[in-house]
Amino acid sequence: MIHVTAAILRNESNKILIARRPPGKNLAGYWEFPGGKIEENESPEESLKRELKEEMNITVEVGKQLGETTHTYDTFTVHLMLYETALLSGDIQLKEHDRMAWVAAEELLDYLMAPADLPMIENLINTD
Ligand SMILES: Nc1nc2c([nH]c(=O)n2[C@H]2C[C@H](O)[C@@H](COP(=O)(O)OP(=O)(O)OP(=O)(O)O)O2)c(=O)[nH]1
Ligand SMILES: [Mg+2]
Repeated sequence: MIHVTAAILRNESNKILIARRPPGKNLAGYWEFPGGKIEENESPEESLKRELKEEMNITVEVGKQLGETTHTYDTFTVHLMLYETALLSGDIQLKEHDRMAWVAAEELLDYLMAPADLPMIENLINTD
């Protein structure tokens, strides 16, 4: 089981940032909320802050948890925790994805989102 944090980062139009996993990674071609695996001795909040710096070169503040889910893929199980975040500084640079998009909650399902995310997306749509 891997523990993963992921960010809901909204722009001034209330659109949500998603990014596409590049060729060569597992789940290549799937869109996701930026984030990654929690490392040893790291809180979820610290992990997410670190991941957004590494993956997008931005500094964020991590707010409240918006949901969590557990999903079993063919070869691993992921425990995914979604957090509200706010941009503190930086311009987004894609370091580990091949595309990004700002998307309204109700349009997230038009993208090929990682299967683990689908229950949380339903929640986002219903609470938006
Ligand atoms: N970040 C993120 N990962 C997700 C989402 N949905 C989902 O199934 N995952 C899966 C994909 C990966 O198998 C795993 C996250 O691992 P990752 O590859 O992003 O890990 P990482 O950023 O620490 O990168 P790496 O150093 O392991 O390459 O969780 C999501 O919405 N966001
Ligand atoms: Mg990642």
